[in-house]
Amino acid sequence: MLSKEIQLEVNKGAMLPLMEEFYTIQGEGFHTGTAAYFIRIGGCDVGCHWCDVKESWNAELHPPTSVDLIVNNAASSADTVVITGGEPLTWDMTLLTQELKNRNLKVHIETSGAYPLSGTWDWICLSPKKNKLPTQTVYDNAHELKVIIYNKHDFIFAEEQAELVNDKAILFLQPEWSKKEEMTPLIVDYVMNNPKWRVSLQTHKYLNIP
Ligand SMILES: C[S@@+](CC[C@H](N)C(=O)[O-])C[C@H]1O[C@@H](n2cnc3c(N)ncnc32)[C@H](O)[C@@H]1O
Ligand SMILES: Nc1nc2[nH]cc(C(=O)O)c2c(=O)[nH]1
Ligand code: SF4
Ligand SMILES: [Mg+2]
Repeated sequence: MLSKEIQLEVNKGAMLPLMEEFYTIQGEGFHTGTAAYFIRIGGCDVGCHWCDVKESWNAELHPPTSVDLIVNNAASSADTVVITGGEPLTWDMTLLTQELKNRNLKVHIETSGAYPLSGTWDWICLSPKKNKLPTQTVYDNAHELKVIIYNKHDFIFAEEQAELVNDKAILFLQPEWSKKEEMTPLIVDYVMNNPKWRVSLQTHKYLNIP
């Protein structure tokens, strides 16, 4: 249990459960191949059975860390920061993103959209999940829609989600990692037949980087 004082700071978004931070190459989606400092915030109740960071789910395992400290670490390494998790929109992102913007950093988010949008973002990557669908504010503001393909039904889900997202969003299909041998050829065919979609791969896993 957190003390009352720390819980209040977390509620304000002045402290956040920090799981890890690392400077790497964005592996997925529109900004694939570009350097970015990743900040992974713990806490997620969406429960994707194939999630590749299940250790992030329980926020209590990750120490509440002040936004000032998180921002200082980020500002010394990079010009673009990616906030991920866990599900970052579990928390109020207002203060974190304001402070990162004050340091002239570009601020991106990886989100399922399961909670309403908070914070100021240069790029919003929405990766919707069937078990907890995105909120309207995230559909309206997403710059990219990245749907994970685990089975054939996910192509239908992808089309449904494309109807709901704003019409400027760039559309990606990304194979679920454990099903990539089976699903990647289907994605390739699908994109050739439906060229409004693009292929996204988890390239950092091929590069053996975080
Ligand atoms: C770990 S999630 C964290 C951010 C947020 N909770 C979300 O789901 O967007 C980061 C990205 O990894 C994707 N992802 C997670 N597990 C994956 C897997 N096994 N294969 C492919 N993509 C995966 C998610 O869909 C999301 O786009
Ligand atoms: N290199 C790299 N790129 C990523 N893009 C999205 C990631 C995430 O876990 O949110 C991720 C990640 O974990 N590593
Ligand atoms: S929403 Fe993101 S962090 Fe949460 S379980 Fe799904 S993939 Fe993992
Ligand atoms: Mg990842």
